[in-house]
Amino acid sequence: MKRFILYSRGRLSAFGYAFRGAYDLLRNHAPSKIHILAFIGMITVSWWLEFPLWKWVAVLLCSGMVLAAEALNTAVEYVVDLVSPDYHVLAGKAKDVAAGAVLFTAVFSGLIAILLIADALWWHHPELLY
Ligand SMILES: Nc1ncnc2c1ncn2[C@@H]1O[C@H](COP(=O)(O)OP(=O)(O)OP(=O)(O)O)[C@@H](O)[C@H]1O
Repeated sequence: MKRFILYSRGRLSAFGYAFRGAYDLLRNHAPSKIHILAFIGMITVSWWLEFPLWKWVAVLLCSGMVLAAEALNTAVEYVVDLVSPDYHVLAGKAKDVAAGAVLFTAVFSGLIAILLIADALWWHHPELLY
């Protein structure tokens, strides 16, 4: 029982650290604020165009993917700044590749958003097009 309580406490504090990281990301990193704005915009459009469940799932998956990529990119930036505060070609590459991961997820999520919205307008709300 004691072991279980100690284990649960450990898990709970791990959650606390994760929330602290998420707060740091949203508070101190401008790009993540843009992702949150895009997320709110997409949720509004999904609600307005009455997306079915599968489209909501796609929107939530893509949004989670972009935010997770941004979090990992920020973590890479922190570590690179810690271990290589001076210029180093590999430090630059590490940051560039991590930023590339965010770019990939954002571009593909944007394309998916266009497809979902175009489908909704074309097949379900053609009156909004004309
Ligand atoms: N220590 C370094 N050595 C070599 N190049 C670096 C180093 N630090 C940064 N760079 C280069 O400068 C670019 C910008 O770095 P910076 O730390 O400002 O990240 P950023 O992309 O502006 O971060 P943010 O997402 O917070 O806006 C990197 O992508 C990298 O090409």
